[in-house]
Amino acid sequence: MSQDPTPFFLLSDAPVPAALQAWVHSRHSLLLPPASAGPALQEWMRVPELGHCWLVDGAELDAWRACVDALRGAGWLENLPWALWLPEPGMRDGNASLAWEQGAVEVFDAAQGADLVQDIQVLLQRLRSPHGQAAQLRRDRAEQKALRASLDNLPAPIFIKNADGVYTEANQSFVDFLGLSREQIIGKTVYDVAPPELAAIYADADQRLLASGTRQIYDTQVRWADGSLREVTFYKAVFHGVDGAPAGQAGAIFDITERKRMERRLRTLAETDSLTGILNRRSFIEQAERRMRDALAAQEPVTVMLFDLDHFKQINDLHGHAAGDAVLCHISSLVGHLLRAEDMLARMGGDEFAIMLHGALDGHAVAERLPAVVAATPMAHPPQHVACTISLGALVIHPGQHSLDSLLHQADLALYEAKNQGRNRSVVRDYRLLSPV
Ligand SMILES: Nc1nc2c(ncn2[C@@H]2O[C@H](COP(=O)(O)OP(=O)(O)OP(=O)(O)O)[C@@H](O)[C@H]2O)c(=O)[nH]1
Repeated sequence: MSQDPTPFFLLSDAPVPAALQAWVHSRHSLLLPPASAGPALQEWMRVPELGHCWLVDGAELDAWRACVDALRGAGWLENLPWALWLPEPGMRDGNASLAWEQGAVEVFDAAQGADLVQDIQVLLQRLRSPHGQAAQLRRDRAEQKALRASLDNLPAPIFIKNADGVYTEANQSFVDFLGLSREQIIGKTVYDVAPPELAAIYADADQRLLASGTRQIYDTQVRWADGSLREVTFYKAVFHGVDGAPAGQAGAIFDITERKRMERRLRTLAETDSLTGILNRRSFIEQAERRMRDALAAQEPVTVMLFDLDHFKQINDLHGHAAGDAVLCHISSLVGHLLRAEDMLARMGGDEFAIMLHGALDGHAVAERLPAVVAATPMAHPPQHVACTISLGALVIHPGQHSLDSLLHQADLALYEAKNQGRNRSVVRDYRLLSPV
């Protein structure tokens, strides 16, 4: 066996250019058909001077993967810069990206023809240079490995795509997110990893991002490979090549499902009366202001009502505070069922409730009806029933400039008039009559 400092071996059963064959032999290196790769490789691995360049046939992916595994198993890959020769044009991109991923020093293209021999010689010289480019390459590779390990430890899916939208990097979380292997992602585009209709949207967004040369941050929903639908924030940023042109984009996906759930829960808690589950005073005021503005801008009247239980204190005193609570729930549920989904019902505090609904006629009808329905529907409280009545003040508001505050005040006055008139009744006022604008 030769002691040439730079032997290498070439795996190929594709046609090898005659010039390359001659050159391989002149370097006392081997030409190995993939079928014999296993034993031949073992033979070669006994040669301590096995050099700097390893060439394989891109068409024989499985064979060279087996070789890579064997070299890695023997601890050789760490110290052995190697190269990939790609004689199959159709396989070039996929194999090249795999070769780079495995740490290839160079990827040659058979289409280079006669120049190939020269290119390989240049590579071998470079690797043998006194400045130890091979050592530098090893350091670079170690850094790459550390970077990959760090990325893989991050819980957020992270990816890098080149300017053509081809994935060049994907951490473990991104692999898990898509439910594909890294080989099924690297070297592929979004059309290979997402359903066609979504892929087109993503590709379009990528193009716009690249054209803008900036960054995008947006919230959306995505389905994880495990089937769960998650709310996420996408962070994508364009990076530029040495020529200053956009060279690709790096992206990270942050799962914000839990935060959104907490936000919704807090919002519900902040907007809801904890006893009855209906709107509380604060959210009634907020939403009613908005609804009133919209209705009046559309030249539609709205009706605001305030009602409160008659002699509620006696119910508490007679049946206990818990029964009083149950009565408040009973009333809110009873009244809620009499209203339409778009009407608003709120507990303003204590035993006082508010309603807002669109229209004057509906408002009159509901206001007239509520006291009778409540009086006729006592709450079951075994072994007896607890009856109660309400007094209600209602105000029909016509288009004009009114503040909700002053309207609630007017409704309050109407409510107290209902109490003064003997309770269990409604007093309905037409605000236009009270205060023309
Ligand atoms: N059970 C229960 N009682 C409450 C709650 N909030 C307020 N109350 C009671 O509701 C009663 C309200 O009484 P008032 O509105 O002053 O008077 P009323 O007895 O209803 O008499 P009128 O309104 O004049 O008909 C008070 O006794 C409060 O203690 C609550 O959350 N649960």
